[in-house]
Amino acid sequence: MAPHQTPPPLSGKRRRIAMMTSGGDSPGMNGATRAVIRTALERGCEAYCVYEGYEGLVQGGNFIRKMEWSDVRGWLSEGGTLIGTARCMAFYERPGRLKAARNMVLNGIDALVICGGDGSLTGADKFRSEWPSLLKELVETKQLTAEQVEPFKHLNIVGLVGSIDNDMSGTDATIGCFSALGRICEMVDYIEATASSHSRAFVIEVMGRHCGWLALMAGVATGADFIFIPEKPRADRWREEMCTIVARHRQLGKRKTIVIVAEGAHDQQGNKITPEQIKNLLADKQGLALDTRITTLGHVQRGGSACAYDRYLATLQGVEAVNAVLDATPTTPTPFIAINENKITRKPLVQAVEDTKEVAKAIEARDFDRAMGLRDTEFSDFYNSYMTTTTTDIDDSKKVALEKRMRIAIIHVGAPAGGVNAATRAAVAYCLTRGHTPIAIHNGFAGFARHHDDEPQGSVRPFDWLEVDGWASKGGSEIGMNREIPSESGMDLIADLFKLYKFDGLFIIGGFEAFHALSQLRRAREQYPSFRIPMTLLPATISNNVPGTEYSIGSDTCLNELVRYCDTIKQSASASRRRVFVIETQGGRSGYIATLAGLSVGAVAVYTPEEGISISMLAADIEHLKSVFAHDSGQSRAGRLILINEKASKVYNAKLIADMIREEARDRFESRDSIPGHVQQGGVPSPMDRTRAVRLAIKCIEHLESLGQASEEEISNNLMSATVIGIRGAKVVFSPMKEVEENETDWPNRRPKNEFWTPLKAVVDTLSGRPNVPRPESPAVGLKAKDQKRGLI
Ligand SMILES: Nc1ncnc2c1ncn2[C@@H]1O[C@H](COP(=O)(O)OP(=O)(O)OP(=O)(O)O)[C@@H](O)[C@H]1O
Ligand SMILES: O=P(O)(O)OC[C@H]1O[C@](O)(CO)[C@@H](O)[C@@H]1O
Ligand SMILES: [Mg+2]
Repeated sequence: MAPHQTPPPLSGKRRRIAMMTSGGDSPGMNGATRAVIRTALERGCEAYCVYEGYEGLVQGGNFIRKMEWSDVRGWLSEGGTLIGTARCMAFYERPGRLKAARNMVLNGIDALVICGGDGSLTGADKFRSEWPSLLKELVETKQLTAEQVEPFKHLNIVGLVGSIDNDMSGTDATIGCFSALGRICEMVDYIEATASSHSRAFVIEVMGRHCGWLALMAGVATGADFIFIPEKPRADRWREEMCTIVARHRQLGKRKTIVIVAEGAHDQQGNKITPEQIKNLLADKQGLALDTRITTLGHVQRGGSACAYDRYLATLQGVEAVNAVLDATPTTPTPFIAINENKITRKPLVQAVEDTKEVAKAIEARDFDRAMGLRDTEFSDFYNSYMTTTTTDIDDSKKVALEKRMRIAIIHVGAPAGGVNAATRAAVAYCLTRGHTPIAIHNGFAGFARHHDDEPQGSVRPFDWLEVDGWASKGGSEIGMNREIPSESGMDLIADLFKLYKFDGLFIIGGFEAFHALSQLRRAREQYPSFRIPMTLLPATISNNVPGTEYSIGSDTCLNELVRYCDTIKQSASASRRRVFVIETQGGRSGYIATLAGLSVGAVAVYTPEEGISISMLAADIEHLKSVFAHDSGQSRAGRLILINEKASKVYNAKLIADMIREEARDRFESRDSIPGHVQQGGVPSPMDRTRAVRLAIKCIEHLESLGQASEEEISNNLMSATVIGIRGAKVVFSPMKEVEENETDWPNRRPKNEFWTPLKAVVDTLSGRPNVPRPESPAVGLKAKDQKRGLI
C-alpha cells in the first residue's frame, strides 16, 4: 500500500502540489524542481515529487514522495533530473492514465506541475481533457468512492517546458535548450580547430528529433557553412546548393567546412538526409573532394550542469507554476509557463499543444512555409539571419541598387563583452550581402581620432570578409575597444573625420560609454552636419546596465562565467562543510549580474548598489547564517554563498563582510572572500550572446538601411534616426535615443531608471530561505568624480 492512501479532505487542509519531470532529461529540470518545492512550501502547501515521470504516476506507491525544504538543497547545479524521468508507454493508453488518476486521488495530490517536452505536455493535455471521465470510471468501477473523488473534480495541472529540443510552440525557449546548445557549440568550436589544421570537412549530427532549433542555432552561433533542419528542408537541388556554398567558402580561403545536420533532417520529398550522404557528397572525388569526417554528438548534448539561463529560467518558471496553481479557479484554462524574449507568461496549454501538433502535420504534409510560420517568430528570424551570414557574396540578387549603397562605420566602445565580434561579423555579412561597404573603426573613438591616418595602416579600413568570417565564436573585440567618448576625443575632430570618411551610417556596439557616445553625437547634430546620418546602438556589456534594453549582449557570457566560478567555490565550501564564501561581482552600479547569478547558484544573500548595505542588514544576515549552521551539523553538503556587487557599498566589501562573518561565527563556521574579477568578461562567448548578437546586429543594419535615403534635414527631424535596439518584455524594439536619454536614464548611476529585474531579488531571498532582513534607508550613490568630470552631474 502506498504511504498516503487516505486522501485528505481539501477543506481546511493544506494544498498538495506535486512536481514531476518527464521525457528526455534536460539541464535545468532540477532548478525547476527546487523552485516548485520551495515555493510550494513557502506558500503554505505540502510539496511532493512524482519520481520517474508518468511511470511513477501510473505505478504510485513509493514513486510519490513528500519533499521538505532541505531535500532540494544544492540541486541548482546538478545536471539531469534527480527525481528521475522516463518514457512511459502505459501513459499513452487510457488504462495507464486511469491508474495515474487513481494514484493522484489516493495521494491527495490536488495539483501537478509537469516539466517535460512536447510529448509530456501533450500527455498532460490529454490527461486534463479526460479527467472527468477518468474519475467517473474510477467511481463506476468501484476503484474509488464518489466522496473520495469529490475534492478532486478539477484537475489542476501546470506545464513547464523542459526539453533540450525547444520543440514546443508558444515559448521561445525550453528549460535545457540553451545548455544543450552550449554543449554543441563547445564541441563545434573544438572540432573547428582540428578541421582547420587538416583543411577538412566535418558533418556534425545534433539532436532535436523533429525540431531543428538546436541545429539552426548552432549554425548561427558557430558560423557553420551549411545546415539541415526538418522545418525548412532544402530544395531538391540541395546537393548542388550545398556544393556551391562550400566551394565558394573554400575559394575565399576557408580551411574548414562545417555542416550541421539535425537528426530529423529530410529533403522536400520526406526522404531522410543522413550524415553519410552528406559526407559522400563532400568527399566525392569528382566534386569537392574534401577529406571529410562525421561526428555524432549524441547524449553529451543532454548531460552536464545547466547554463545560467536555464537555471534562472527554470527557477522563475517554477515559481510562476506554483503561483499559477494557487491562482487557478475551476474555470481557468490549464496553463503552461512560457518565455517570450524576456517575459515569463502563462499561456493556455491546449493552444500550445495544438500548435505544436500543427507543425508536425505541416512537415508531414510538406507545407514547409507553414511549418516555419508556426514556429515562433524568433525561429524564422534566426533562419534568415543564418542565410544572410552564410551566403554572403554568393547571391547578387540581394544587393540594393548602386545609388542606395551605403558606407557603414562600425565601432566598439566600452569594455569587452561576449558577442561583440559575432555582432560585427553578422553586420558585415549583411552589409556585403546588400552591397554596402562596412568600415571598421579600430580601437574606438581614441583610435579613430588619433590613428585614422597612421601608416602603413590607419584605424579606419574596410573589413576583410575572410578574416571576419572566423569571428563567430571569438571573445573580446577583434577591432579593439575602449571607454573614450567623442567629447574626450574632440568633437570637432570626430565631426571632421565623419565627413572625411563619408560615412552614411554608424553602428555602435558597446555598453554605457557607447550609449553616452551616441547621445553626444546625436546632440551634436545641430552643430555638425556630418553627424546627420542614421546611427544605432547595439548594447553590449556584461553589466547589462544600458537603458533601452533588458538585455545587453555579453551579460549571458558573464553570468555563465560567474555560475561556473560559484559552482567551483561552492564545491570547496561544501567539502569543508561549514564555510561561507563572499564573492564580489562586477556590474558597475547595476546589481543585475549579482542578482541573476544569485538566482542561478542559490545565494543566501545578494548585495546590490540599488539597495545598498547597512549594518543592521548585515547583522540580520549573519544571525541567519548562525542559525543555519546551528541546525546543520555537517550532514548537508551545500556550501553557502553571498554575492556582493563591487559598488554595493563604499565601506562594506567582500573581504570586510567575510571578516565580519568569521568574527561573529566564533569558530562555529568559517568564511572567505573571493573575487573573480575580469574572468567575468568571459572567454568564449555563450551561444545566447552569439546568436542574439547576430539577430540584433542584422536588425540594426536593416534599420540604418531603411534611413539610408533620408536627407540631412529628415535625419535631424526623425527621432528614429538615432536609436538603441533592445529586448523589452516580449519584444525586440528600436527606441529613440532622445527619449531613452531624457526619460529612462539614471545618468549619475549609469543604469536605467527602472531595472526590470528588481523584483527578482525577492525570489533569490525566498528560495534561499533568507529572512526578512532590515533594508538600508537609502542606497549609496557611489563614486561621482568621473561623472562630474564628464558633466553628467
Ligand atoms: N500523445 C500522448 N498521449 C499520452 N501520453 C503521452 C503522449 N505523448 C507523450 N506522452 C507521455 O509523455 C512521455 C514523454 O514524451 P516524449 O517521449 O515525447 O518526450 P518529450 O516530453 O517530448 O521530451 P523530449 O522530446 O525532450 O524527450 C511519453 O513517454 C508518454 O508517457
Ligand atoms: O535519450 P533517448 O531516449 O535515446 O532519446 C533521444 C531523443 O531525446 C532527445 O534528446 C530529447 O527529446 C532528442 O533530441 C533525441 O532524439
Ligand atoms: Mg519532444
